[in-house]
Amino acid sequence: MGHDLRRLCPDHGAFYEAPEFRVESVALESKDCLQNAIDIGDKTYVISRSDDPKSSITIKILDKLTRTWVVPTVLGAPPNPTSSHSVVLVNNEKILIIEKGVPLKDSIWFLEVDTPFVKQQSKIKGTVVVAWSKGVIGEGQKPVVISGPSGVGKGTLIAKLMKEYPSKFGFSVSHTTRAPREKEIDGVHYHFTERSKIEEEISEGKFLEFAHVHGNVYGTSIEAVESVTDEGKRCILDIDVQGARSVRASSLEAIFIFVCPPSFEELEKRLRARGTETEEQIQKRLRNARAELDQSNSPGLFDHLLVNDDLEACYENLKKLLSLYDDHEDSNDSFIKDGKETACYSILSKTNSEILLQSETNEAEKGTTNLLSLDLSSLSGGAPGRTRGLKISPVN
Ligand SMILES: Nc1ncnc2c1ncn2[C@@H]1O[C@H](COP(=O)(O)OP(=O)(O)OP(=O)(O)O)[C@@H](O)[C@H]1O
Ligand SMILES: Nc1nc2c(ncn2[C@@H]2O[C@H](COP(=O)(O)O)[C@@H](O)[C@H]2O)c(=O)[nH]1
Repeated sequence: MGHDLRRLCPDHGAFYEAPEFRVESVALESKDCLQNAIDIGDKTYVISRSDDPKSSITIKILDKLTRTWVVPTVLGAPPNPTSSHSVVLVNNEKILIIEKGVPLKDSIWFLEVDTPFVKQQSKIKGTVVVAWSKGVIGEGQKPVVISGPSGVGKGTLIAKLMKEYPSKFGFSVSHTTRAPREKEIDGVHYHFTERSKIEEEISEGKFLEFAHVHGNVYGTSIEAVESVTDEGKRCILDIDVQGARSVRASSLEAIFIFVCPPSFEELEKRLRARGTETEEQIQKRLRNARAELDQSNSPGLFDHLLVNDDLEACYENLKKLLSLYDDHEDSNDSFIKDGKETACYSILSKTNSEILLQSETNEAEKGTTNLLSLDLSSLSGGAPGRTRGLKISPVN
């Protein structure tokens, strides 16, 4: 099939008519750019990269009915620049991209073009939206959301957990517009930021959730959660009830724990004894605490309630709860998970839920396999976070 690149690529000049694609993905190479075109209904998604190793992927959409090009709003972090990739359409709603020349575990990406998240974001923004999501082999461990009124002891419990299991748990460092307290370190306890900056980043889709809490904006960036998960640690989020609700409604599967005080009087005592807030701020936090305690029983919101009366007893209960959710690794995937060697696989064939990848290098020499099966039947999550549940296995 002959494709006139000048017709397709807006960078190459004028176009006269929409190209007709009869296959799902067409790779088009010119001297200075690699492009793939994927047809979905009336639209052709053109994924391009130049051969400058520092430049990243660009996306353009051709509306075949109106014969016009649309440059979409692209949400999420794209793959790091590489020289080439291989693409295929999955379920008419996302494009799978296999990056070449990076470790296999970092090579699997999805460009969501018609998922519920993308549709919702398009409505909010009033523009055409596409979104990147990195593919993750296996499920990873579910993040843990810890909520509860200010002063109940969430931070104290989390600090104990981090101290005892530094390589198992990682803290999601939130952004906040509130001023730092005396011993708080930027980037460790919070990312301290300006209201205009966080609002801009929220509108760019960089946040998993955000809320106005006690007169300030607080939010969890997607990066805050995913950087912990990428290190192979279980992510702990310390967020208010509004934030917990937003995460519940998102594509991130997590465990939700609400920490209660033994009494309201004890909560007030702890908040005052901490000595970090003015009287006015204490009053505001106590008012909000009543509302948060009321919501702790909202159906389907929290999986567990923990009472923090005696600190050591509560900490032991928290540890017991978390061990309930100790995930076991899928041994089938382990040969790939930790590999640092770069891989060069291209897409060989596709069925509804399985994709065959073929190595472009001689894997037999390295003692690995030339053919891999990528099983997409149990995908979970997706933009704005990672797409989990990929299974990968050698084909004998
Ligand atoms: N079980 C407990 N008994 C007595 N004091 C406690 C207990 N747990 C925590 N504290 C103390 O209560 C105060 C508030 O705890 P912490 O700062 O951990 O609360 P928090 O829930 O993280 O609050 P915020 O939401 O405002 O960040 C601290 O001074 C802490 O040492
Ligand atoms: N929705 C979110 N709430 C958050 C986040 N980070 C912290 N919090 C909650 O704010 C209050 C106050 O915290 P403080 O440090 O000022 O005492 C507390 O309930 C936290 O759980 C966030 O990213 N999102």
